[in-house]
Amino acid sequence: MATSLPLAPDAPAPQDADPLAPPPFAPLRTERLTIRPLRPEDAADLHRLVNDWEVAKTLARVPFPYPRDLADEWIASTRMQMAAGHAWHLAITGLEQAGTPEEREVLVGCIGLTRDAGKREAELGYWVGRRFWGHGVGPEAAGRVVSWAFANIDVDRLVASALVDNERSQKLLGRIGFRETGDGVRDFVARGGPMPVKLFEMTRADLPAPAPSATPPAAPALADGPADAPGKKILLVAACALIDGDGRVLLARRPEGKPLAGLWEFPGGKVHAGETPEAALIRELKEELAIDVAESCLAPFAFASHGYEKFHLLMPLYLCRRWTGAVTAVEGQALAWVRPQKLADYAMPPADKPLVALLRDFL
Ligand SMILES: Nc1nc2c([nH]c(=O)n2[C@H]2C[C@H](O)[C@@H](COP(=O)(O)OP(=O)(O)OP(=O)(O)O)O2)c(=O)[nH]1
Repeated sequence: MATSLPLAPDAPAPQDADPLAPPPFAPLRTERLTIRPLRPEDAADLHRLVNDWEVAKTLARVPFPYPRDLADEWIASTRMQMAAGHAWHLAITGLEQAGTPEEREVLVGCIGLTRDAGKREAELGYWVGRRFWGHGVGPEAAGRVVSWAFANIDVDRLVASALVDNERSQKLLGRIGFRETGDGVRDFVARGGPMPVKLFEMTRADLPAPAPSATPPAAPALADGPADAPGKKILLVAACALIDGDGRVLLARRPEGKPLAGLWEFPGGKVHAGETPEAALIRELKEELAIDVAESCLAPFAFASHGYEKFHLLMPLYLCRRWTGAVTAVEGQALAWVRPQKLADYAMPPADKPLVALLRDFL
C-alpha cells in the first residue's frame, strides 16, 4: 500500500475548477476489476475494509480506529474534489461469483491521485482490503490508473511513497514503472508520528510501451537516418493547424494507449506507403475529426525535424482555414481551440515546440 491515500477530508475542494480538467470520470476496466467513483452506498464496505490495523498502519493520513461517519464524509468530499479536477479518489471493485446468477460487485479497495497543478504532478495512493491480498489486485488497478493519468490529466510526473518496511508496496510501484528516488519521512496519523518512507516517481517515458497498432504501414524510411543518429529511421507524419474564424488553433489530445499519450498535438498522422503528405492529412482529418478538406486549402507552413529515441520525426505542418463539416472528436479524443498566445500552456510533444513559437509569431 502506498502511504499517501488520504481518507480524511482534510482539504476543502477548490472552487476554481481548472478549464483543463477532464470530463466526468468514465469507469476504467481491467481484466478483473472496475475502477470507478466512490458512491455513498460504498461507505459501509469501505469502513469495514479500512478499519483494519493491517491496512490503516500502512496509510499516512488514515486514523485508527476509523470512525464510521468519516467514511460518509470522505466519499462526499471525493466527488467535489474530482469535479474540481483536484483529486481522483476511486473505488476498486471486483465481481464475486462472476458468471453465476449470484454475481455481485464488491469493494476491494481504493486508489487515488491528488494533483499538484503548479508542479504538473500528482501523487498516487492506494490500499486493498486484507481479504483480497495476494491476488495481484494492487498492480492491476494501479497500472491502469497510472496509464489513465498520463493520458487524461495535465501531469508530467507521478510520485508515490511507501513505508520502508512495506516491501510489497515498493515492489508493486517498481512493477508498474515507478523508480525509487530516495528516502523521506511522513507523518502517519495511525502511528502517532513521523515514519521513514521510500520515495518514488515516474514520468510518461516510464510507462510500458503500448501494444503495436494494426494500422497500415507508414511510408518507408526516406533515408537510413541523420548523421547524429546512425540507423534511426525517418518517420513521415503530416499535421495540420486548423484555424477557426476567431484565429484559434485546434489541438487534439493523444489518447491513452498511444505513445506520448496525454500530450496535445496538431491533428494528423503517419503518411502511409504510396500516399502524399496532403492525401494522408485529408484522410486523417476525415478519420479523426469527420471534416472534409480540399488539397487546395492546405497551405504548407513549416516542418518539425526531431530525433525521438526510436525514430527521427519529419513532420510538415500545414495551415487550414476552410473545411466542410463540424469538427467532431471521432475517436473520443479531447479537443481544444486555443488562442496562439496560449498554445504554450498546453503540454505538447517536444517536436512541436519550434512550431508553436512560429505559429504564435505568424498568427
Ligand atoms: N499528428 C501529430 N503527430 C505528432 C505531433 N508531434 C509529434 O511529435 N508527433 C508524433 C507522435 C507520433 O510518434 C507520430 C504520429 O504518429 P501517430 O501514431 O499518432 O499517427 P497515426 O494517427 O497514423 O496513428 P496510428 O493510426 O498509427 O495509431 O508523430 C503532432 O503535432 N501531430
